[in-house]
Amino acid sequence: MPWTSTNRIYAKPSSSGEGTTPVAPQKARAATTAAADSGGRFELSDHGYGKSSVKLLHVHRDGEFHSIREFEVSTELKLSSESAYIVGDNKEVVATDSQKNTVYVLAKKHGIKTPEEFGAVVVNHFLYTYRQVQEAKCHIIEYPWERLQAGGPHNHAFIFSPTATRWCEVSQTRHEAVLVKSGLRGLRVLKTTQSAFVDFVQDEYTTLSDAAERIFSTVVDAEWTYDSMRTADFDNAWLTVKDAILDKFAGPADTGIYSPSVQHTLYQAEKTVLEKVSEVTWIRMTMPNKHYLNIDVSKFPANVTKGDPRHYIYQPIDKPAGLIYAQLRRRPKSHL
Ligand SMILES: O=c1[nH]c(=O)c2[nH]c(=O)[nH]c2[nH]1
Repeated sequence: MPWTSTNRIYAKPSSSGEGTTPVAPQKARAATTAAADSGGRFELSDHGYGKSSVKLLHVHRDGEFHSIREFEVSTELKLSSESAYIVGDNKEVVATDSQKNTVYVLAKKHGIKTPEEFGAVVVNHFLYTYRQVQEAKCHIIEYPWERLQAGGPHNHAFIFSPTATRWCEVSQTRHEAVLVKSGLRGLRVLKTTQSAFVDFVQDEYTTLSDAAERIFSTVVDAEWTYDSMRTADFDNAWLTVKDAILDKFAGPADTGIYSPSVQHTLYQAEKTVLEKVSEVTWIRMTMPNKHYLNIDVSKFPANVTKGDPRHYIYQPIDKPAGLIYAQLRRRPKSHL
């Protein structure tokens, strides 16, 4: 049966059935470890292995009308056995080459509706095909292709539009629900007015003046998780986050929206996401304050700089940048 988000993505696996045979008991693992390290001086405190950046293009041909999505998929497995590390026994190792093949095979078999749902297909496959897999993770980056507009939407041509990169990470531990985290990276924006920063601490360390008017530029990173008991419309959620960030940064086309600080603009965007997408449990955003400094032209002789008063010149500063972040979550419902 083909995978669909509605029938399986958040299905908590039952403790009986395919692939749920109990894993090697702790004692047996400890014995193997002890044999390889007779002094018992060390223990593996973490391990995992997988294939990184398996690139694939998914083309869906619906008659003349074709759709594409391009991805970079990374897989990671954590085995219940430590033998491959401790004693060099590969019996339980699902080769990273096989993990790569699995990504291609599952994409061919199920298609890719959204990266989040495909990630769930991948982690489910590893957990329920190999009983030695204790935990599976799948990280997916999507390349930002958009349908080309040629008077109207083109049937089969696309344009690379790197406004922001979409990614997700799907993970599942045996007998637990699928966890889905999604993200947006590198959304770079700038506005030339409607931004201020005033009334901050003034003391012997302060040289910055109040700015009632300044350039505001940032490169937004955001990540958020979904309530694991509910199925979300992942494409719609991602677009809603992107739109909320742009809306709270830019505001209406003619008047804009006032920003008293990066902090407040960031909070407004996060609040909008939690209001609009009920399946999102929390969202974390980072907004570096990419500084553009006023050039003090008063230092030059007036006759040198005199010209059209509509020209303003700023100095873009690469580093340092202010680093501003916040995570907003829903308060637990009160039982009163
Ligand atoms: O929006 C801002 N928040 C700050 O905390 C800060 N600090 C600073 O130097 N400039 C700014 N701008």
